[in-house]
Amino acid sequence: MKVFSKEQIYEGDKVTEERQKLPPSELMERAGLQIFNWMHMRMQGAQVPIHIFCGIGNNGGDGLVLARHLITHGYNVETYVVNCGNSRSKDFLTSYDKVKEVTKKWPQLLKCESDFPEIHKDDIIVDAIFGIGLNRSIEDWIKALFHHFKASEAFTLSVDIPSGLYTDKPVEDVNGVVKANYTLSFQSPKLVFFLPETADYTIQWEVIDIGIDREYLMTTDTEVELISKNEVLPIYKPRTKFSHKGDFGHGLIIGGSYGKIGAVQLATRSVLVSGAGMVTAYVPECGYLPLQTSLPEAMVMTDIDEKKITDINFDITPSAIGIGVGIGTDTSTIQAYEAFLKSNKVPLVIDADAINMLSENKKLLKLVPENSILTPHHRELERLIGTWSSDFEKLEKASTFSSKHKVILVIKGAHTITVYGQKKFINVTGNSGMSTAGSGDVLTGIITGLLSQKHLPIEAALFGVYLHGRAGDLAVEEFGYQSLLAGNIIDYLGEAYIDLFKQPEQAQEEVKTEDKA
Ligand SMILES: NC(=O)C1=CN([C@@H]2O[C@H](COP(=O)(O)OP(=O)(O)OC[C@H]3O[C@@H](n4cnc5c(N)ncnc54)[C@H](O)[C@@H]3O)[C@@H](O)[C@H]2O)[C@@H](O)CC1
Ligand SMILES: Nc1ncnc2c1ncn2[C@@H]1O[C@H](COP(=O)(O)OP(=O)(O)O)[C@@H](O)[C@H]1O
Ligand SMILES: [K+]
Repeated sequence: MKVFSKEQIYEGDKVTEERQKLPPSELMERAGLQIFNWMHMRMQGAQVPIHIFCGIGNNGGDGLVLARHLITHGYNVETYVVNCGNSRSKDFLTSYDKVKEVTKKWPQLLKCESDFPEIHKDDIIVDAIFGIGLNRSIEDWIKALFHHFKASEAFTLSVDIPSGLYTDKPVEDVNGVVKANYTLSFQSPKLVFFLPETADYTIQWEVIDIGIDREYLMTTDTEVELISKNEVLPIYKPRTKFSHKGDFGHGLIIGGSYGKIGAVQLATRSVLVSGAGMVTAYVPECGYLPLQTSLPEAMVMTDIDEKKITDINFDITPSAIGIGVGIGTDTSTIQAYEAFLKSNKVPLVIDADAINMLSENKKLLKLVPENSILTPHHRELERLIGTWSSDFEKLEKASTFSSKHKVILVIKGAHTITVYGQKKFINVTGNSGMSTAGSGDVLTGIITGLLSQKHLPIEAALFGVYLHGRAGDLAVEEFGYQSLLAGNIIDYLGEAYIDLFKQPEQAQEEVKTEDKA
């Protein structure tokens, strides 16, 4: 699913109004009506007090349309206009006049703290104060209003975006943003729903279709995309009856050091389970026995050194290589890595200390083959691209790095973001049960396995991240958040593949509530 920028959303409105020859404020009417339908379906006329707080722009206008429908359907509604400025938008004023047609109870004007209404815990708050048009800092009395919402503990439904969030800049003051239980977002989820610093401002979100011009939506390219089942299905390669293991490539995992052979076991097993025809693990001598014993399907080659990688020298022709899990940063390992990079031509998946070695020896970056996939977690990324002051700066720096070095960056996290030049792909699968030792090694193995099956590098990265998270989601149902082990993700990889064809995707909705176990 595309994630449109603020500018693209405004453009989409304009194009839609022109092409569909819409009367003024028709889109606002659709937006307000859709929110009404959403609430009406759930509330079925229940007389819970609903407090609708409207700003003075189009977000506020949406709130007023909603108020009108709720009032005409006999709901218990109080409407407020948060007087945050003088320039009311044209459509806001139209909606305002229409409210007056259906009730004598005009919206109350709020100008300062003493105007705030009492809100009971069991009431409902609708936040239609600021939408994507937020363009300056929020005044203190409005922050106090947001605090008043929070203190009430009432269910808070945000219209389009929690008020106070910018679509393209970091939050200025954490007290200046509404904490929503649910956000109904028009046409496209907003990037901020997925970034670590801002995702928490809404517990759940859902996209509402307001009939923006289809052609515009289809043909407009976005920098950001959500990757869910619909997006990865076309990447799946069915097998033919007469296929043989040679068709699915030979993956090679290079890594391990004394005490960290398990990382190689996890990655190597994942290569096979993701579908590669063959796999070899290249490990220090001490890894030979454990690997041969625990993973009979794998072949094993060893370094001359007992405890670490000192010379990467193999006589096979792998179709893809994953390097770095458990490898360490010993001087002799760095030398071996450099020599390997100088001779290697095969696409790489680079993880863990193989990323750290690049960060510490930037000249090695020139030796990394084009379109290699680097899979850093937060700390590894920081060492690689430097620190950042916000999630937006992080993404910008990652894009610059990806373009400059022609590599794919898989930034791991709750929402893993794959950065490929200016493009950013946000993964929607995965859960906090996966915050456990070795789950990154599994990802490295899966992506290496997909690469060896001749997927394009960007496809291998996106599909691998999706499958890894989906396998984690299926595994957590059996093991629970606390007890899930990285190995369980591998065990559920087959289910994740089968699940691709099992059920239709949950309708553009995300449940972020963790710890349901
Ligand atoms: N395609 C869509 O997504 C549609 C979106 N609509 C709504 O329109 C909204 C955008 O409307 P607008 O562009 O009018 O913007 P907003 O309604 O988000 O707010 C902008 C208004 O608030 C003022 N303002 C901004 N920051 C402020 C601050 N810190 N303190 C005080 N005042 C501030 C602005 O000067 C302007 O008057 C969307 O978020 C959505 O709710 C719908 O009405 C129609 C279709
Ligand atoms: N809260 C979470 N939600 C979703 N996925 C997560 C979460 N925590 C971790 N993961 C995933 O688990 C993996 C952890 O990788 P990493 O930090 O490298 O672990 P390790 O080094 O132990 O193997 C990543 O793919 C990450 O996206
Ligand atoms: K809002």
